[in-house]
Amino acid sequence: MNGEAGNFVFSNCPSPFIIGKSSGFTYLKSIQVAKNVKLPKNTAGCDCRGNCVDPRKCACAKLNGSDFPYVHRDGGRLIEAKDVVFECGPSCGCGPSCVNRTSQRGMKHRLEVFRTPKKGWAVRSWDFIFSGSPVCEYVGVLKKTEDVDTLTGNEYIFDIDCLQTMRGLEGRERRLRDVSLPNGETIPFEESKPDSVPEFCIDACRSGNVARFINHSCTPNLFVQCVLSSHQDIRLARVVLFAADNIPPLQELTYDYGYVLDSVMGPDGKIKRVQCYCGGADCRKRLY
Ligand SMILES: C[S@@+](CC[C@H](N)C(=O)[O-])C[C@H]1O[C@@H](n2cnc3c(N)ncnc32)[C@H](O)[C@@H]1O
Repeated sequence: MNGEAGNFVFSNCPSPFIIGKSSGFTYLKSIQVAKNVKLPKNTAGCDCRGNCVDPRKCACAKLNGSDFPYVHRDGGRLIEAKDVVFECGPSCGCGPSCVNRTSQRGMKHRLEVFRTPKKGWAVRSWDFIFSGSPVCEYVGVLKKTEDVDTLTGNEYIFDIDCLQTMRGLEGRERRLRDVSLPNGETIPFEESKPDSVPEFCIDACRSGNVARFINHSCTPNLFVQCVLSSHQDIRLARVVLFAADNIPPLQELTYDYGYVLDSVMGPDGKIKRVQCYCGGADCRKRLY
């Protein structure tokens, strides 16, 4: 990379392509939790058996507005982007094939990491992806944001900011209203302004999965969906990327990183600017 790839520079993150123990990179199937982060206890689930079918009876469906967020078609598709999707979890009575566990069944598309001329590595699928299908979870080490060293150029940090994700839906589904949580608590929209730094993040620098290679686009074909399955703390939600459209094989997979322009500072305290090479007709020209 080093200049050759536009504005993409090597960070201190190890290369996952060096095979062997010394590579310093670990492939993960599920999220790892840093020692000083405590996940909330599993919340009580639904008492359905087998598959959840009746949204009036299923306690998890009730959290989703008394409906199931997914349909069974094509291996499970999310009907529409939501503030948060409440899936069935470890305390639920239903089984693994329950439609309300759609994002928990692992990756079902054959994803390939490939090289781009200006953006470093990127990801595409060999298989057709139906709109609403889960593509992959952003996996890495769940950390406190304050514990992340931002000076080493780590480009694989995903801030868990479900409130911002809800707001950032912009054209797709902007919600200028208070955000309701299942415990009856309401977060006023004003309080959920993007200026506050999210408390937790997922660091995929040294351990992660293919999601760390997915680039930004101003006209993305994936979207970020916050998912809760074992607890109801949105600060620690799972981050799952879903298809925003039908995606033909070999089209690059991208999502909107959602940076507010001029919001990223370099180690010198000056605003950092990075050019966007997504190539979209409505490109904002800068990543941040
Ligand atoms: C999470 S990584 C994505 C994978 C990365 N391309 C790689 O080679 O590992 C994020 C970094 O990729 C680059 N990148 C992602 N999307 C880009 C875009 N639309 N234009 C320019 N660079 C991009 C930027 O350097 C960004 O900091």
